[in-house]
Parts: sequence; structure tokens; C-alpha cells
Amino acid sequence: MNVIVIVESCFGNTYQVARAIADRLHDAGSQAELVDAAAAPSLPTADLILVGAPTHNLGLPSAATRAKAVKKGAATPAAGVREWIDRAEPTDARLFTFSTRFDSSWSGSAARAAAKSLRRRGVSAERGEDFVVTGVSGPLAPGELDRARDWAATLAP
Ligand SMILES: Cc1cc2nc3c(=O)[nH]c(=O)nc-3n(C[C@H](O)[C@H](O)[C@H](O)COP(=O)(O)O)c2cc1C
Repeated sequence: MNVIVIVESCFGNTYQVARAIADRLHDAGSQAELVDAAAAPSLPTADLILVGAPTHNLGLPSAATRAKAVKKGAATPAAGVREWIDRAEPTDARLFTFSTRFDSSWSGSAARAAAKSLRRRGVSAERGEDFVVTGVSGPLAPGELDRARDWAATLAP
């Protein structure tokens, strides 16, 4: 199976999750490529597309929230998943979103926002998992990388 994992990350936590997912899929025999959202193709050649972003202001990062992240010490790209979705083309591939966020009832979810925006564009997408960070710059909560690997195993059994 050909898999592309498209990721945006300000402090590296979502990237770590994406890396764990890609490695697990690779171990299961898939061709798994990890690409930054800013450089991702609009129509990836893949059987499975996974799209991950950090949750900002309850949803997907924007230019304004990325600028806030930079003020908190992030090395942040100029474009990310929101901009990729703006140019994403409908695909026959299965597509799942994922995110990182706080473990709180008010957190919102970039995974939920991304799936909704994709569907609004006519790209079929399913909301995948949210992975928990314990602070704005991380780290991930204990066990979250294992949970990411376990989730990946369900996507390409
Ligand atoms: C500007 C800004 C807004 C944020 N808003 C939220 C939020 O609404 N809900 C939430 O759970 N986390 C929020 N966070 C925390 C992020 O989810 C956290 O920084 C992210 O998961 C870390 O992932 P990364 O290392 O890939 O950037 C926010 C962080 C920043 C910088």
C-alpha cells in the first residue's frame, strides 16, 4: 500500500506523531512517505492519505496562530494543512485526519476541522485520532506515540 502522511507542526509534536505513524506503516510493508503540508502535492498518488496538524484556536492553524506560536519559540512554516486543503483535489484514496491538542473538554480539534473543511471542498475525509500534548510546546503525554502506532496498524492491517 502507498501511504502519504502530510503534516504541519510548530513545535515538533505533531511531526513526532506523524513519524511514528509512517514508521509503523512502513514496518507493516507499506511505502510510507512523510511530507510537510507546505510541500505536499494537491493530488497525492497514494492509497491512503493521512493529514495531521496541531490544534490552534479550536481548529486548524492559520497565519495568525502560527505567528503566535513563533512568539512562543516555534519554528513555524508559512503554510500548512489549512492551505493544503485549499488546493486539495478529490481523490479515490482513503483519507484520515489527525491532530495534537490538550486533553480538555474545550480543546477543539484540528482533526475535526480538517475533515470538515475537506468534505466542504468535495474531498471525502474521515476524522481520525487526536493525540494529547501536556503543554503548548509539548511534550506528548505518556503513551501517545504508542497509541499513534496502534492507530496506524488499524489503517493498514
Ligand atoms: C496559537 C495557539 C493556539 C492554540 N490553541 C489550542 C486550542 O484551541 N486547543 C488545544 O487543545 N490546544 C491549543 N494549542 C496547543 C497546541 O495544540 C499545541 O501547541 C500543539 O498540539 C503542539 O503541536 P506541535 O508541536 O506539532 O506544534 C494552541 C497553541 C498555539 C500556539
